Amino acid sequence: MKKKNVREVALDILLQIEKNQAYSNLLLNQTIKREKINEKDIGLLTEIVYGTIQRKNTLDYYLSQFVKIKLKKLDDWVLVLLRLSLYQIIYLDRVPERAVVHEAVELAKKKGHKGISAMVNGTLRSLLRQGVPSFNKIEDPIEKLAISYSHPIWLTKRWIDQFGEDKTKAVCEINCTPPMVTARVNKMKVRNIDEVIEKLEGEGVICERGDLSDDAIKVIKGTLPNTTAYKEGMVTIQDESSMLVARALGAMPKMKVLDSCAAPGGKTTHIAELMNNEGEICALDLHEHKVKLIDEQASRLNLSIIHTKATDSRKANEVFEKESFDCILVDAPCTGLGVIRRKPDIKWQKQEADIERITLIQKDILSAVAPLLKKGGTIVYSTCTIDDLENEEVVKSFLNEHSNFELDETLKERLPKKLEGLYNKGMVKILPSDFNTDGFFISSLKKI
Ligand SMILES: C[S@@+](CC[C@H](N)C(=O)[O-])C[C@H]1O[C@@H](n2cnc3c(N)ncnc32)[C@H](O)[C@@H]1O
Repeated sequence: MKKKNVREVALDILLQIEKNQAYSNLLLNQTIKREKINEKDIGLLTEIVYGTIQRKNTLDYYLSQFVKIKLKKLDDWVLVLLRLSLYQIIYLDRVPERAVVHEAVELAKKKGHKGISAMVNGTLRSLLRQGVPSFNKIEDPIEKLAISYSHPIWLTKRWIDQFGEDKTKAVCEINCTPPMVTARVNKMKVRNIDEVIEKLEGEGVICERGDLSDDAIKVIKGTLPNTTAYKEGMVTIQDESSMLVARALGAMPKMKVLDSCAAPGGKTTHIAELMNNEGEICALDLHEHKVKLIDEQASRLNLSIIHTKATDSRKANEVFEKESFDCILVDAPCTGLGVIRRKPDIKWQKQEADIERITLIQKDILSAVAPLLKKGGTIVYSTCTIDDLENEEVVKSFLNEHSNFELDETLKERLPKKLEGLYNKGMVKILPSDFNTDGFFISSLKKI
């Protein structure tokens, strides 16, 4: 059978995401392996898939000005083909416009009939002739922001209510750009960050120091997992804001730590590094297969103090003794609304009800682990969502029900000075637009 070209593979992936709510990152990785996509094409495929999902709302607005029937009435594959072609025409300089139209028409012929390929040809050519339509026709300001920065209207409205219009615009704008690749340097193996930057350069990976976290390097060019520095455990891929969580916990060597939602182990392994691999970390996660990922990372990094267990943290009090941990991390399951850049399908798949639903689990986990903490110890509650309901409101509700806990304002002392101005007592929220990182929420709760 003839090998599919990049656009056809992109069309298949996007169609599956649209129809089956598949996760873009997982599907993309599986497809790259299965279709044996070569190195050169991986970049283009990734860019087309992520970019088309990111800009879906904007692309549909443009298309609706040229397609004579309602977009909803088009076959799914035709709409997806138009979107991905338009994405390339508008946002990708390196792909010639004519080639995009030609390939779209050929794909339409292959999958449909003459009428469809003529419609695809006509739509794309009209757009090329007349140029991209303006958003001025959209009267409602929230709708205008949502469409021009490609986010759902409900989410845009929710963020405007929570952060104001300027911050919402900045978040939506940065959410449409590709994320940085950053890595955490293992301070147990590397004394000076510049050493590892030099070593990586020798292996063809160009990096520079991170902007926010002292532990971070930014990858400017190259693929980190192929390097010996990575294989030898000198670096771990992690976002800069996510690196702040282990610092916030302040675990010291010889302590006993509980990481209640630990897979795939990014923060567990960071905590172990900061503890100099001395003490004990009990790392839990709901699923056996996910727990294995923590073990793999611990073994790559040579960390022996991490003990994993597949357990529902809501039942952690059946497994561990009361007041037996010095500190506890609850890096809770969340809607992921702070990592839309990495997983753009999140913004189209999540609904307002999902936010409310997940807060019940977040509150249950916090309440279940609270009795396991020693007096004077702290729980760090963190998420990679920026929504108030999953963050400040969960903390507020926890504190209302647990009078033996208070917000720990010493959190500031463990985090970079650059975060000054973002604190709300013992809580800090980082928007993706603040430092070009993932959006994150970190809070510290002290048992008194
Ligand atoms: C945000 S992720 C954790 C990321 C991890 N801390 C890291 O840094 O790599 C949340 C994790 O919580 C797990 N989870 C969800 N519900 C859980 C529960 N009731 N008990 C334990 N783990 C749970 C999920 O499987 C998921 O791996």
